[in-house]
Amino acid sequence: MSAVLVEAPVRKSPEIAKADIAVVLLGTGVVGGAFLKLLCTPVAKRLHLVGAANSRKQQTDAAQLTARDLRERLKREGAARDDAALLSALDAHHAELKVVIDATASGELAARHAEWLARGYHVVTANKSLAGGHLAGWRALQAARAAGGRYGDSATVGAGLPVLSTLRRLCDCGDSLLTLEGVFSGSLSYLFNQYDGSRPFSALLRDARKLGYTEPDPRADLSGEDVARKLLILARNAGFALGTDEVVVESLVPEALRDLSTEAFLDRLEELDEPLAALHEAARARGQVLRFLARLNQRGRARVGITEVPLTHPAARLYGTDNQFALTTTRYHTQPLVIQGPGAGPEVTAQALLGDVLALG
Ligand SMILES: NC(=O)C1=CN([C@@H]2O[C@H](COP(=O)(O)OP(=O)(O)OC[C@H]3O[C@@H](n4cnc5c(N)ncnc54)[C@H](OP(=O)(O)O)[C@@H]3O)[C@@H](O)[C@H]2O)C=CC1
Ligand SMILES: N[C@@H](CC=O)C(=O)O
Repeated sequence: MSAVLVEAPVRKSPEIAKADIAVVLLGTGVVGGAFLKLLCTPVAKRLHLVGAANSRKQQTDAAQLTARDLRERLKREGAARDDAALLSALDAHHAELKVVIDATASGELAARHAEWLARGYHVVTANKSLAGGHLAGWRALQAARAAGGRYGDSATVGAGLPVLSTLRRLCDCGDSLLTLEGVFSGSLSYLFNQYDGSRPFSALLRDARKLGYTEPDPRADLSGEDVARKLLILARNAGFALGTDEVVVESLVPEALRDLSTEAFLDRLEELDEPLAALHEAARARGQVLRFLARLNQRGRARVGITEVPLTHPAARLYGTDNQFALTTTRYHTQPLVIQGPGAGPEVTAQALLGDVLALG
């Protein structure tokens, strides 16, 4: 029997017209760039881009904002960075919902999320620095949310895999997280799923960077910092008030490469090769493979780092950028609830941002 192609079911729009949404986009890199592409698709027709910025320039001119080469233009023209002017552009728009989208890795911008929420803007973010940073920032964020601010954070864990939404739903039903374990980094998953010693680790890292999987500075991935942030976001959402100093983090970045500029670090990636080859060889000799795992135990002890696992371990059977989140809860206690799938990349992450924006109303 031959396969029959069917058309996607037509979703009936509800009677009530959905609200227009005015949007400011901070960050036009890998994720921000993919989001700009999604803005041109029919599902985004009620979104109105009123401002966009990179680290140095910004644009609020309507004609410029619709230019296909907006990202390139922003690199050479536009006004100097000024958050106040971007917020004014949101204020001036007729849309009922006004959203700041943070597609940067800037700690400085993340530190403003709670203030923006308190001022009545919604925030949708791929930036994990606030929710996964210092506990004081997390608490300020919870206070702003409790006061009515809506915070779209799906992209911060698993690049939009339904992890945070699932965890919150379980908790809303009175379930409690007991333990959490898995592979929370798309780039480290990509690296260790492929690394068999035949190509230098540094070459694979260069590939991961080109594909848009790594953080702007890949040391944020290799140091375990990005994984620790995701672990903190999940743990805090489940009620564990963990501080950043309560996660044991095992870094893969040698001492000599820790204090360099990003550019200087990228020039010296080959220095990662020898230590990683030695770890790989030692694991191989024991019939094991390397995986960068995150773990939270029942007593709230958290650790992220490189671990040797047997070939039968669930984390040994991942592909590409797969993330894996195994949640043991009061009700999922015999077998964990496992969420798995691609955990990095421009399209999936931008889609997570779009989904959070559309969910605002
Ligand atoms: N890549 C991925 O797969 C995923 C990424 N994320 C998160 O998304 C965020 C962005 O990642 P990615 O797109 O890969 O990174 P990129 O380095 O590609 O892009 C970062 C962008 O942020 C801009 N930027 C930095 N500081 C500021 C600032 N103060 N104001 C405005 N813009 C600023 C940069 O400007 P300039 O161009 O001038 O440097 C650049 O355009 C990170 O927080 C990351 O953790 C989350 C899930 C998955
Ligand atoms: N650099 C991150 C991107 C998503 O958060 C990762 O590798 O997982």
